[in-house]
Amino acid sequence: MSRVLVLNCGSSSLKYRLFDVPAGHGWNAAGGVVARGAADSDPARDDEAPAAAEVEPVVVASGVVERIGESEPGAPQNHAEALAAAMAEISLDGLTAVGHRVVHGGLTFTAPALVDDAVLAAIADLVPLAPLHNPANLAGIQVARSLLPGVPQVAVFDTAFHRTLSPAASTYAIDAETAERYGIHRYGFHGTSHAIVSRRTAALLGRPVEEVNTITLHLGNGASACAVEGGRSVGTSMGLSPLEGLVMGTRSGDLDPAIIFHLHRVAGMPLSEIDELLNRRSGLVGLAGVNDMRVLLAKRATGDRAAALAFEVYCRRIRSYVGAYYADLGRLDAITFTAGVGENAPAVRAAALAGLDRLGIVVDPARNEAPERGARVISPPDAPVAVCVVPTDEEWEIATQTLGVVAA
Ligand SMILES: Nc1ncnc2c1ncn2[C@@H]1O[C@H](COP(=O)(O)OP(=O)(O)O)[C@@H](O)[C@H]1O
Ligand SMILES: CC(=O)OP(=O)(O)O
Ligand SMILES: [Mg+2]
Repeated sequence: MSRVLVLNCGSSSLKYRLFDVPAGHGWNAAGGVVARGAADSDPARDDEAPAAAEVEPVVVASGVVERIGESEPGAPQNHAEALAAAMAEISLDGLTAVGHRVVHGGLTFTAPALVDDAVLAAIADLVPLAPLHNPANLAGIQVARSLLPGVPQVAVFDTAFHRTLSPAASTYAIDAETAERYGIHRYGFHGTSHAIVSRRTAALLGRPVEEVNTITLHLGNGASACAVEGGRSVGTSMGLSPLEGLVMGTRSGDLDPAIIFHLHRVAGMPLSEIDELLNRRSGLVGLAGVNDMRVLLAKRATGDRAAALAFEVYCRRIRSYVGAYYADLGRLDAITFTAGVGENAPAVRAAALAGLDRLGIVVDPARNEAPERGARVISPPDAPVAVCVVPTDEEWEIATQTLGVVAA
């Protein structure tokens, strides 16, 4: 039995999970969650609340705390405090390792890495490529290192799964020398999620992952699509940074780069403001004033036109990527929805794939709307493409990858 603490430090949240992993575990095994908790920016969310049967025994679930830095007196003000509070609550006896989600691994990291000073420096070097994410990830590693001296720390990168992209898929069509000098490249993100979800999709269909072509749609606060050919990422919608691709809670996703020049020249916006606009005030929040899909759907149901348009833009973007990746893959076996929106919003799943029946892509309304939670198929039994919902488990994937490094 190994005990692994997994930390996912986001820009405004800290999530942790403690797993007991039996010897000889397989990636498809359910994680033995001993404890979990979150400090998050959104007090309304409850999707991290453990299902009672899943958590055995519950040592602690510290629950949801309001925004780090804006919370009630006594609540954690930063990652160091949040982590110290979490660690004070849980039993870390016999801890084998700590696994950290690190969003940007650049081209440096093609696999998870045992943290040492050189790895920390390399992660810090990548901050300019992921200014929203890597600083928080780094803070988490530094705090865990100082609180748990002697316990191996492993960095697991969102980008690593996408290092199988071909040059044609990862190259931006700009001046080659400039791109080379400044690391302009499609790195891709959410790799641990696309990896575990594509494998679990193959398992759900009862087929070896090597034989299955899947489009995985990770729709959370951040959102990305991935074309997975036989278990390998061959295309993904996020690029140099997690800003490209699908419409997200607060990020624009794809846009004409000339919009940036236009805002700078004509509106006189400094680049820092455009950066903030596209990363934090765009996407659903920019179009309809809310970043939470639950709230957006509720507003849309009351006839709110901005919410209706935001929903259409969001779903249309997904459909366009499905079409593009279907063309890239040539043969498509499955489309899988995952993460907060993908797992819980049947309206999004139905609208995103509407009108694709000529491509063999059909969502069965009753299956789609059934209040199930586990991995499931929501297309009709005889459909050429299996449309699936598969809960993601980035933390479990990080735990197993972490053990892989420590055991090696
Ligand atoms: N029942 C639900 N219906 C629609 N959307 C939901 C539901 N539950 C969660 N969500 C959406 O999922 C989003 C968070 O997804 P999640 O994968 O947990 O995000 P993160 O990227 O922070 O890990 C929330 O912003 C919310 O919009
Ligand atoms: C990379 C990324 O977008 O991560 P998140 O979905 O956690 O914001
Ligand atoms: Mg996420």
